[in-house]
Amino acid sequence: MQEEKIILPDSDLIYYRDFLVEKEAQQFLKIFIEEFPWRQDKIKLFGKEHLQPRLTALFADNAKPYTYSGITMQPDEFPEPLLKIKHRAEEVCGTKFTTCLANLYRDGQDSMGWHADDEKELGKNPVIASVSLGAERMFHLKHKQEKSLKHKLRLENGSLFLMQGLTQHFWKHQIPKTKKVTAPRINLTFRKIK
Ligand SMILES: O=C(O)CCC(=O)C(=O)O
Ligand SMILES: [Fe+2]
Repeated sequence: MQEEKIILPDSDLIYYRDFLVEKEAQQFLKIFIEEFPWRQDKIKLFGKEHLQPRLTALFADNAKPYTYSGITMQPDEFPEPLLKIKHRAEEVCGTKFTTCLANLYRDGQDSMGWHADDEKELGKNPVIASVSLGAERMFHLKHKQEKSLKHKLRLENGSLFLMQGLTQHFWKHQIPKTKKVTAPRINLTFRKIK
């Protein structure tokens, strides 16, 4: 598979454009939109409660709860089609994953704010494999200390974006809102929870 290294300081990033065949990725999108147990959690921002601007679902091969942004989620078992993608991601990344956090961006008004995936449960240098299905969205990166360091990339249908090494220590990422996108996107982030 063709791999494209993204060269930024204090990071280890690889983009695999053709991780899934486009048509297959669209089929997975349709199945997952219909069949995943989607939920919309509340988050507290500056003391005020809001609904998260996206839907989420959590899957794991164990029953350990996962807490991120102050939300604790109890995982479901991996459904068969998701296991297929997990195994393929494990082959490409050369590591095993325990957990998949799925995000459904219903359209361009759904988003994810600036954060790093640096929860303790993920271990020191987490390997995060992020598979994109459906509408193409922009992914922004910014360095935590060096404010002039920024990067943007397009996450295409069927792609896998791998973040590992020091990346989560030094960089934050976000999926911004956009008026241009009216179609849904699912992002599958495979993680290893210790
Ligand atoms: O939707 C994406 O590509 C990013 C998702 C993400 O950053 C996360 O789940 O932590
Ligand atoms: Fe993230």
